Amino acid sequence: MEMITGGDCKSSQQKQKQSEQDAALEDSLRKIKQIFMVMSGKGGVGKTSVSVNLAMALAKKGFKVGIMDVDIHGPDVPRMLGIQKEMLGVNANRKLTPLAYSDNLSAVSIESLSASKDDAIIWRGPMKHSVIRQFISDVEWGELDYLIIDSPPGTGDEPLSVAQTISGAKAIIVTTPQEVSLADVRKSINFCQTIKMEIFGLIENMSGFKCPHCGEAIDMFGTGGGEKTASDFGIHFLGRIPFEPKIVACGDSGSCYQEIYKTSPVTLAFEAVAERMAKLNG
Ligand SMILES: Nc1ncnc2c1ncn2[C@@H]1O[C@H](COP(=O)(O)OP(=O)(O)OP(=O)(O)O)[C@@H](O)[C@H]1O
Repeated sequence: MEMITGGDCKSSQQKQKQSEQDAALEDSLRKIKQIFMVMSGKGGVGKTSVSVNLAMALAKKGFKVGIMDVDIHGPDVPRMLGIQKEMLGVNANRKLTPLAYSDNLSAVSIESLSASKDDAIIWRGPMKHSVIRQFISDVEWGELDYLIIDSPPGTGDEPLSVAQTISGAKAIIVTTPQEVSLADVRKSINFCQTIKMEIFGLIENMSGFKCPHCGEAIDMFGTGGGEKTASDFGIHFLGRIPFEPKIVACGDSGSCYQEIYKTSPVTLAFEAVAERMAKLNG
């Protein structure tokens, strides 16, 4: 009898905790107007660069923006924002406070929780799911116009967890122009259709390169494939971001590209994508 009572008691405590967590999740989600998950079928196409620069461009337009880094194994968002030395805080309500890049741009990343930045993170699917949930429910995001979620490449645990946790999240797919990337885009589109996640649009990154010496335009990986794929699948084409070696240098040195190159073609291209997103959101 005692054992049964004890078991019942524990399970009711667990139920109570679960319902508190569900309520906290709902409360956080209610305050966020638009949630976009930036994804790609293939690694290294520039998802994190796009997430960070898009968030910055939206913040420059005056929107309140958060970036959630769910690339658990390779979290790069804090470094690309140049705030890699900051750590997440805890407020009086025992919620995590995001890293503040500016008054209207904040970020949360596993990187800002780990004691050693070089530790490899080895987590199984259910643990990742729990972290992604907590990154919404246990973080004091406050009122946001946009939450941009940077996910790892492919169609694994993380994008699935985002879809399961945040029913209104929409996908932004990043690709590079070459066919091998575009083939992976088609897999991402199928994934979104299978899990019933709305696809908001597609961005073609590393699209064309202007030689810094002679100014000649060179299509290293081709150009236009992203727009054609978007049109074939009936999804919005949000824009093209040129190839720019200084993005690499900024990422490597931990400085924010748009802060330094305020009027470069890449900065203008991100501003145009942000403008288009804002217009499409009405
Ligand atoms: N438009 C661009 N021009 C030049 N280099 C770029 C551009 N976009 C991204 N890069 C560089 O490409 C590399 C990969 O970018 P990034 O880390 O953003 O990609 P990712 O898709 O998030 O990678 P991962 O698959 O590891 O998650 C980085 O060195 C980054 O600086």
